[in-house]
Amino acid sequence: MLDKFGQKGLKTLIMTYVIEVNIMKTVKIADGIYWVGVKDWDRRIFDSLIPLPEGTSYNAYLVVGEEKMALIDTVNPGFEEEFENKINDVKNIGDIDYIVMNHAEPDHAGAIPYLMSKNKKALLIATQKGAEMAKTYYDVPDERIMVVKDGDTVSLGGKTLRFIEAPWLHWPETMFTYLVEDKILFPCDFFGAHVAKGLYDEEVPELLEHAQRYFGEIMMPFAQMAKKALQKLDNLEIEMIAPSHGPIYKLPEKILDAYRKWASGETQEKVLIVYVSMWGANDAMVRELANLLLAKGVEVRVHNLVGADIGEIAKDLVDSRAIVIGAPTVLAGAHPLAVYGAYLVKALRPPAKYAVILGSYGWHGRSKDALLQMLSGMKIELVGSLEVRAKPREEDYESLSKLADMLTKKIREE
Ligand SMILES: Cc1cc2nc3c(=O)[nH]c(=O)nc-3n(C[C@H](O)[C@H](O)[C@H](O)COP(=O)(O)O)c2cc1C
Repeated sequence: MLDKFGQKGLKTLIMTYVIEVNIMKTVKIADGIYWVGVKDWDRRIFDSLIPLPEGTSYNAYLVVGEEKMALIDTVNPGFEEEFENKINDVKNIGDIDYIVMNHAEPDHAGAIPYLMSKNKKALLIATQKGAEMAKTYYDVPDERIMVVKDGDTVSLGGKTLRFIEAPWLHWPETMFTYLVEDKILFPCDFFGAHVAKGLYDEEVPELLEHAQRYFGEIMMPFAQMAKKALQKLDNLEIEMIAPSHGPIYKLPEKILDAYRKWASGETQEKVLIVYVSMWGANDAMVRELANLLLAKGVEVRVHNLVGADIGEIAKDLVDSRAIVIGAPTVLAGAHPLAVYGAYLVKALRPPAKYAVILGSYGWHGRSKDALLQMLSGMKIELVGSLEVRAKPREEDYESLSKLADMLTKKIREE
């Protein structure tokens, strides 16, 4: 038996070991190019909204030229010292000449004030809009900002940074940085994935699933801008994609192909069902409809909004051709969780073409109309709806069967 002191000692030993294995060291990803990012293994929520079941990483890269040195992006606040140590492992933080801010969101730019307090000479490189944001978010003075436009280059000596404006991915100021000689693209959030493990794509076999989830959460509302950015990339030779979240792609074609598909709104014969039920009516309807669709060979995903992972909903929205929303009437409107779900579905601007609304009520049906109103303005065809009192009856099951037929026909007409 361990005494009190012994237990404490053992705990400290284990903690030290866990901390040590969790802190990944600086990694050289190509000649003169270093990953100096950090892993946030424990983060479980992003933007106070998006669950992160597998944590995330904030990737930053140090590019050392023959004459100058640039840092591409920084890290989330709270990791400044680890970040500084990583940079200092390669070169002195005070010797950095440029800090490239591809995106102003604090998970990539939040360490800028710290960096600039430790380094008195580096210029911050950003787009015009990025410069405004650097001033408002991080109080960066004008004289330390260098504004770049699409196609501008900065030579570090044997290494040339080329800037590619890629606005609205997913903020107005976003841009990509391309390292000409090494053919490496640093696109910040674009092509990102919230997953802490792995430095390279080959280490995370299910990486495209994380990437699809990330696309759904962050990029899908800006699919048109994503398409434009992808067109710009068509003219580039890319040997490696080094995003700001998740592993680096040594095989960029995989993620480029996936993004081309997702950004163009290519969908599958797939139905996403999101619903909530208090006393089983919607639950019964959803089960019936899901079984009917499955029996017809349609891919179905069901998410009960009680405890649903909205990241998974976002992921399924990326390639579902139809959406079904089901909710009971509560206090003369749709159940609040369905209001939340419908709001998210609309805000994420999925490419789905068809919708079905299911609802229930005790004395005066309102959920169906409330949901219809919420989804108005979406480019989506309502294939049908069904609202039942208290519970579905025989005729309602017949209606569900017809709805399943109609929905299947529609999604197969494509
Ligand atoms: C808290 C609460 C509020 C409700 N408010 C309404 C209402 O405003 N109007 C109505 O017609 N039914 C109302 N109902 C009844 C439900 O809509 C009805 O029982 C419905 O069949 C439940 O569907 P479910 O089994 O899928 O939960 C309410 C039920 C609860 C529990």
